[in-house]
Amino acid sequence: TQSTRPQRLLGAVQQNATRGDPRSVVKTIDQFCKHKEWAMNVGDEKGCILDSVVSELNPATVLELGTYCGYSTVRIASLLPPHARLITLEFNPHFAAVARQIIAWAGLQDKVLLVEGASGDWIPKMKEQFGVKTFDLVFLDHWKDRYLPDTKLMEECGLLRKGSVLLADNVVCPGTPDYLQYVRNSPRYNSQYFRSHLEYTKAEDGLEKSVFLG
Ligand SMILES: C[C@H](C[C@H]1O[C@@H](n2cnc3c(N)ncnc32)[C@H](O)[C@@H]1O)NC(=O)c1cc(-c2ccc(F)cc2)cc(O)c1O
Ligand SMILES: [Mg+2]
Repeated sequence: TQSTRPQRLLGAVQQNATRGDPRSVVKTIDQFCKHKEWAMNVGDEKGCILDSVVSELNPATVLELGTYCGYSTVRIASLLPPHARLITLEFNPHFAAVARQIIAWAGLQDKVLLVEGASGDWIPKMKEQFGVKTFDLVFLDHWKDRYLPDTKLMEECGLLRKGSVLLADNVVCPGTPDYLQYVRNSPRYNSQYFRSHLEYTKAEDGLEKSVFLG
């Protein structure tokens, strides 16, 4: 049977990356996407911005919306302190299966809880199901028209506290206009745009970092 792109990406990791070495997993995926097949990982340029936000924040609890193959999951989890936890939501079972194997190859399975399902269903259950109080950092990288409704849902469910950081991928390409308008005009957020490029291309894209003010 034909393989899928995520399966080919997983194969490249298993053949070229060192088990237990997150940086080699990240490097292998970036090489694959630059030289073999483009894939919708946040990539190395935006990934460095992601790394700096995570390192500066030193978060104890992180939520990622849209795991895909786990590239940004590995980048974030590799920077977390020992007892910190990352919950990542992915509703495509095939992508989730590949991501689990890539996260395990990096040796980060103890820091990461990958939940299969839709953000809209799981966000209201975070407290009761996983004992989460609030998230220090949320990385939004799922369907672009879900960024705004899910942000409002997180506010309503009390999952954000004063100082929680939302970091959103693709705010220019494919674009999240309603989300940008909201976080940039709401008095409840301090928002900042980090200009960059769409992963593995010269097209403009960027990350929007928005601090919740409570
Ligand atoms: C949406 C995807 C990422 C993943 O998110 C999961 N997902 C979705 N909605 C939910 C939910 N509601 N709950 C849980 N998981 C969820 C899905 O299954 C994908 O695996 N990301 C993108 O589509 C994406 C696309 C591009 C892109 C840019 C230029 C082009 F010409 C073509 C594509 C770049 C990027 O950087 C992306 O991130
Ligand atoms: Mg993205």
